Amino acid sequence: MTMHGLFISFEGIDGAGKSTHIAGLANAFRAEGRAVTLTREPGGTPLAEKLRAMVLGDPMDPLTEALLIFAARRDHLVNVIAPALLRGDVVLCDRFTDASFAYQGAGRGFDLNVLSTLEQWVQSDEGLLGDPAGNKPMRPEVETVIEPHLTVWFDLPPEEAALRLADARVPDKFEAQPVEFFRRVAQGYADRQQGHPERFARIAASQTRENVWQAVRQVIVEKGWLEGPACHE
Ligand SMILES: Nc1ncnc2c1ncn2[C@@H]1O[C@H](COP(=O)(O)OP(=O)(O)O)[C@@H](O)[C@H]1O
Ligand SMILES: Cc1cn([C@H]2C[C@H](O)[C@@H](COP(=O)(O)OP(=O)(O)O)O2)c(=O)[nH]c1=O
Repeated sequence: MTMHGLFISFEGIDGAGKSTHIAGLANAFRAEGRAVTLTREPGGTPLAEKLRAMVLGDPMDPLTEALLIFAARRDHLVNVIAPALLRGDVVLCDRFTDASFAYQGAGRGFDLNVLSTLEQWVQSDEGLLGDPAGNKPMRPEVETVIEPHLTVWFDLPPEEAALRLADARVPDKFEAQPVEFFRRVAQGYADRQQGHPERFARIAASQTRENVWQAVRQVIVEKGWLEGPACHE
């Protein structure tokens, strides 16, 4: 049994414009007959959503925060992402592990080596590859670490993101951080892209919504994953 679905994550600092385009992309895939699982991190399962509320609402030390986020990620992988990939769905995930490296690592200064270890443990496919009836786990020859096939990174200067968010919503724990925090987070994403150039697609997110949408769609079309004419929603 292989995971023959498509796993795409969306990243960027708060206010970069991710959420604006994820639903449009889901519609574009559905219009071409693909089943889509639309999900987000932290969250995506009842347990992970509870952990999300704690992480975004309560002050805590960086290790506690990282452990809760990766615990939520494991639950999400086990219960939503891996089953969807096994079914052959397109999984569109609003943030994944790159956000942990950008926010906890670069933003909060948490140890990147510990994050790498958590990434290896939590995203191991061990225990995730069940048979179709969900019975005994079938072990592959070589254990692999599940990660997105593509990460669409909305790159926007922190000052512009702050202007966009000023009136848009009540800030959560991270959104309330000063612009210097988001400069570090943005650098964290840039570093992550350098480490994984084949997986990352950078989108210049300062453009108009329509141009950003065309750029996002173009990336997916170039991968050969979407064909149809451009249309939003
Ligand atoms: N290209 C754009 N230009 C100007 N404003 C935008 C653009 N894209 C999104 N916005 C607005 O910026 C705010 C943040 O967008 P959102 O998609 O919620 O960002 P994110 O999900 O990355 O935090 C929203 O008010 C949204 O309407
Ligand atoms: C996935 C993830 C998110 N986050 C943060 C980034 C965001 O500020 C917050 C929630 O992300 P997001 O869902 O993008 O928030 P919203 O829907 O309000 O735009 O969680 C981390 O700090 N680490 C992580 O690993």
